[in-house]
Amino acid sequence: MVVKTFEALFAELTQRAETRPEGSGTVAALDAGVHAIGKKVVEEAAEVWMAAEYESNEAAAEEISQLLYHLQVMMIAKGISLDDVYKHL
Ligand SMILES: N=c1c2ncn([C@@H]3O[C@H](COP(=O)(O)OP(=O)(O)OP(=O)(O)O)[C@@H](O)[C@H]3O)c2ncn1[C@@H]1O[C@H](COP(=O)(O)O)[C@@H](O)[C@H]1O
Repeated sequence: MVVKTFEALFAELTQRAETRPEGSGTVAALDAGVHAIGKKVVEEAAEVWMAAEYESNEAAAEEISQLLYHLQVMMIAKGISLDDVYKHL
């Protein structure tokens, strides 16, 4: 199994935004805008919380991956780079 890293996903999503392939959920999310993306971030964050409290670690890990995806979509929508975020870590 090839494991996708945070950086590799960001590069993939950045390319989706540039090439805008047919059927891309990322392109649809970017077109929906920051307000809609923000709602997905909050929704996925709540799902992380609920899964961590009441479900398995595997379920929580899946919700965390979805939250990271939506955070990356927000970064791309706003033109925020990985380094812009990393400098605050
Ligand atoms: N990793 C992800 C990823 N994680 C979460 N999601 C999206 O987030 C949603 C979260 O699922 P939920 O079931 O929690 O939410 P939902 O409310 O049922 O779903 P929606 O009604 O919002 O679609 C999924 O339906 C996807 O739309 C993702 N969408 C895409 N990716 C990856 O991003 C890359 C680009 O994807 P495309 O832009 O679609 O080509 C690919 O490598 C994908 O694997």
